[in-house]
Amino acid sequence: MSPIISVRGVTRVFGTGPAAVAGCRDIDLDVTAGELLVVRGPSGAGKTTLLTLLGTLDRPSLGTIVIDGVDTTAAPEAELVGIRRRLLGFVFQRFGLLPALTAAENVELPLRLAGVGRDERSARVALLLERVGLAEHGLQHPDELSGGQQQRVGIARALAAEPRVLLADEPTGQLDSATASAVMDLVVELVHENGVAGVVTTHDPAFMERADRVAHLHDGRLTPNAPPPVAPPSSSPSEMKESARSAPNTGAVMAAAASRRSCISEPELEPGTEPEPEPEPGRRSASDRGRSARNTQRR
Ligand SMILES: Nc1ncnc2c1ncn2[C@@H]1O[C@H](COP(=O)(O)OP(=O)(O)OP(=O)(O)O)[C@@H](O)[C@H]1O
Repeated sequence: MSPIISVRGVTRVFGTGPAAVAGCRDIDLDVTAGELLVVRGPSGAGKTTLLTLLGTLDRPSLGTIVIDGVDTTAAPEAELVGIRRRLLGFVFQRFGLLPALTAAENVELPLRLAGVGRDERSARVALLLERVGLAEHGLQHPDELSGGQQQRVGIARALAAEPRVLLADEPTGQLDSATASAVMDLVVELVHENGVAGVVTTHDPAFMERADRVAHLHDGRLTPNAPPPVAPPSSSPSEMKESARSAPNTGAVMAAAASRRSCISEPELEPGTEPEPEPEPGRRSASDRGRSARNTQRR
């Protein structure tokens, strides 16, 4: 199957001369439809840089990124807004919902931007809210919803315009472990069901266990033979919560990077030298996928 996302020789260098910093280097990466790729790596490894490039919110210094057959690195800036609306769905660590809008209106917004008619919008919003387990919550505002519910709204919104790619930067970073687990299962299910190419950055080993493939970034490079993720069986929910609280706010970094480059604003719903081979794919079996689906708990 040909990949939806194809990254070749991508390097992003910030600054010039002695102050230059490589956010990511020599990245080669493919993600196919219906596949969930989790990008892991320590703070500063380049996860947000890579996701921001995939989201067309920044351009690489070198290399190409082709999404659904479109070379996004060659597209003029004016086309990128259309590419983002048509091809990409974003999920943010801090949910990124518009507080003045209800859950249903937040989900509806990308459909409005895409020019979808009112009746179809209503029908699709109802289906999406039902799919994420929030059929009864459409009229509530974000501050009336729990963190997990808000992230479900964020996921429904990201999928509203039927994107080819779902990009999520630390989507469970603000959630307690039980809620994070339910949100992870939802992301996995939706990626598989909708046939989108999913790319998720995370520090959470539990998300890595649910991935079809894990890419390990270190110092901006994808490293081969990454060690397997270590599950935290002894972590109590409060420990997990604490670790989520202390996790770096990559969503904010991404949004800040985006706004620094004056590409996009949140209401637009789009969030900032030797090549090494991509890590060996460690695809999960159908039975593993089934287990994830069975474990799903809707809130
Ligand atoms: N706009 C920028 N200007 C200069 N340097 C940057 C910029 N964005 C990222 N960097 C640098 O690029 C490297 C990778 O940063 P990035 O934010 O992508 O890492 P990360 O893996 O997402 O980290 P975290 O998990 O802490 O969010 C870091 O050295 C960072 O300082």
